[in-house]
Amino acid sequence: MLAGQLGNNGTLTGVDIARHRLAACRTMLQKYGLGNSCRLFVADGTCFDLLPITQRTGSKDIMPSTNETVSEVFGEWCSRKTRRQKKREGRLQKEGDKIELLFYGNGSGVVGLTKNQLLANCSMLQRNHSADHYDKVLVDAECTHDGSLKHICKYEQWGWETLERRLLDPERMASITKLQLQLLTNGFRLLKTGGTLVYSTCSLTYDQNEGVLDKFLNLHYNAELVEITECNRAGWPCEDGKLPHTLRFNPSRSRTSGLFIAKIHKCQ
Ligand SMILES: C[S@@+](CC[C@H](N)C(=O)[O-])C[C@H]1O[C@@H](n2cnc3c(N)ncnc32)[C@H](O)[C@@H]1O
Repeated sequence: MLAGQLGNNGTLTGVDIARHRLAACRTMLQKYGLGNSCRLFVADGTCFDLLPITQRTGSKDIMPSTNETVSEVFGEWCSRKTRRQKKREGRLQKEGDKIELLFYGNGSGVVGLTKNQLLANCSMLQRNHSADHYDKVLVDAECTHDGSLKHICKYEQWGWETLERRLLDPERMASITKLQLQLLTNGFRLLKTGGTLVYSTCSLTYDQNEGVLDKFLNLHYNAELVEITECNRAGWPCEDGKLPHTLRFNPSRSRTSGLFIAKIHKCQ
């Protein structure tokens, strides 16, 4: 599916704050031979601001910094690293850096750039050239996982009071919905005009889904919920959410892990 979406020229950028989650993702990309045009960053999705690398933001437009040397150019990524490579990567990844490049394929646009060149396109985001933003963004947000029966079963071992603390505590709920709104807002900022964003969670609570979207839509006049046409075409086993065009997968009726999805179009 990913390969089909990327076609010949597309690239994919993955972001997660947890290194181990991205490392698992890297393993999957490599297992299915999909890594060539992908790059993965350990970073905070609420403020991540690297644009995709395109012809326009490639090495022609980004000036190398004068104190960078040829040895600081990203070479071909490989899992087994020599001591020299590790040392070089240590130099590239300085203490306190907020963004760590965990993986990049040969066709991801990273090879041949220096780190400064790679990071330079953040400033372009500020200048708001919408055409250079992402065509599609998926915000698969952190949530309480209450729709996932497999996850709920883990509380047999963890203790049901842990479920109460994690799921029913108002402070925890407020902080998670705040995080979801921030992830959604930043994902939308990175999206080009005319592009689409999918917001999903594996929670079935109103607050983490329609509640977050409601707040988001009130703040973004240029965001519009749109129909997920694949649903009718493929006969997905889901039900309507409480906002137009949103979908809910009830675990018992759909025989899937519980899921909420919404598709948002970025208008002019
Ligand atoms: C539902 S999971 C996404 C799973 C992912 N789509 C996958 O298939 O592996 C939510 C993810 O959000 C990540 N996360 C939590 N807070 C974050 C933040 N501030 N920035 C980026 N990622 C964050 C968590 O580490 C977790 O992996």
